[in-house]
Amino acid sequence: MTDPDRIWNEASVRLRAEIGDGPFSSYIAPSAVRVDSSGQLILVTPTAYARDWVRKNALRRMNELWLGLDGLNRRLDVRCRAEVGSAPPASAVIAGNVLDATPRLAAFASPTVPPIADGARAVRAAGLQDRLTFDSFVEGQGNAFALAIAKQVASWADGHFNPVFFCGPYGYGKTHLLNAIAWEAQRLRPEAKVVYLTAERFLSTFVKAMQDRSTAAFKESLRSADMLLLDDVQFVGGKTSTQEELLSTLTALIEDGKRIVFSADRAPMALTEVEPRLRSHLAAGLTCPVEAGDRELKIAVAQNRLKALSALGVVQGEAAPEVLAQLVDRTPGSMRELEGAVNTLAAAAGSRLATVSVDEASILLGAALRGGPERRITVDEIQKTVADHFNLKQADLLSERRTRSVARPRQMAMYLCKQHTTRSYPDIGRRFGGRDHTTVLHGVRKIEELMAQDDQIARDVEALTRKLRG
Ligand SMILES: Nc1ncnc2c1ncn2[C@@H]1O[C@H](COP(=O)(O)OP(=O)(O)OP(=O)(O)O)[C@@H](O)[C@H]1O
Repeated sequence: MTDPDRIWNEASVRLRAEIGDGPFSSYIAPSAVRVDSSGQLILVTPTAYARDWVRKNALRRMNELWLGLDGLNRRLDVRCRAEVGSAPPASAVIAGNVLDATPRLAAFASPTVPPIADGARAVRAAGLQDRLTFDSFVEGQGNAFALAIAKQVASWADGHFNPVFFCGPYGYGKTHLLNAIAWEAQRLRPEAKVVYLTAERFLSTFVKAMQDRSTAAFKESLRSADMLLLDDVQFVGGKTSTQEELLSTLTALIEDGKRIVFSADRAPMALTEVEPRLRSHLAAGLTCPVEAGDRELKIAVAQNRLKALSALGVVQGEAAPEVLAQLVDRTPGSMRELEGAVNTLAAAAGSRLATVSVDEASILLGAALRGGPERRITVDEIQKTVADHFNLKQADLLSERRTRSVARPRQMAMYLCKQHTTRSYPDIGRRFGGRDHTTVLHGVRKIEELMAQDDQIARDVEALTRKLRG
């Protein structure tokens, strides 16, 4: 595929599923892709703030998606409208919001999910990623058991545990396994209704269904599933009504002999914000750990990714073993970070991959290999910095006060916690006077939305970020 229009459509659909509707509609939908006179692809954002947001939060992933779809090894850069002059010519522009013309791809954005006759499309509709299959999953120490169980679940084999619960640290393949199960299960039984969704989407769709008084349709759309896969279930913690809904869905599906698969960052019994009754249901089947990969597995994953990019024509040849080893040793973090570094190397080396030396790889990878974790920022530090910035007391941020002068800084502090710490929404809620995680989710989305529209908010967040980074 080389047509930027089609690539952008495809990449944006996936990006929307990954980053969520809020950030997507604030930053990506109002932007447009343009090809400049030298053939460079540029995403043009409406404001400088949106440009910085995209650069920090989405550009790398957009380039990964683009690389996977484009046969021409092109990279996407991002500029704001003021930098590129007036609106780009229509013929060269692919508007981000053309996506609105493809609502079927956002099945769970609507509480009244229509029954989808075509099974394969039903899976696709729920935001699965094409490349996350069993074929692209590398087996190694730490994930072999999980992989074997995942394959059993996907085969619809009788007599197995239900639900199956995959747990483990962030970025080591839980979502990959759930996607792979969904694809394989659907391939084996095209007529079955396989439903995959993230718990965050479950939650937001359910809340919207309650507001629209359309919970019956929502329930029906879930209860008619033959297999339900719910990713990142830790996010349902906190909200009682959502947990009750999940519990009754779970019970109904199990009673009907339907398959259920969950993933979370912890084992079910460690999900302390989940109500005990739901927790024990989650733990009633099989809990299956997906552990952090060792060096050998990481090297194999990097190799595998380069092979996939080679099949797409993005690179030619194989990287030298010492280049791969250096890439793995100097990329801190999970497989996710590793994949980012591999993509950067692939994009920079292209057809010269086989001849790249260790020194050259270091230069090509630049910032990606600079390594070393950033200074850790704590929730407490964020609360103190934000309170200080707005002449408030830290206790005000934790209090029940709802006046705008306190509520907005509180939301900003929550947003900064999500950006700069690895804490989950329920965790952040607890640190803000025991608030529910949906309040945190709402606060974070509100700030994201406001930053794209209100320069003062954007400047405050920027100033606070600078202070926190020191
Ligand atoms: N064993 C593996 N083989 C191939 N790719 C892998 C493997 N483990 C992880 N990856 C890749 O690493 C990236 C992160 O994995 P994934 O999104 O599945 O992590 P996760 O455990 O679900 O993280 P989170 O808890 O944040 O949702 C994905 O692109 C995935 O394809």
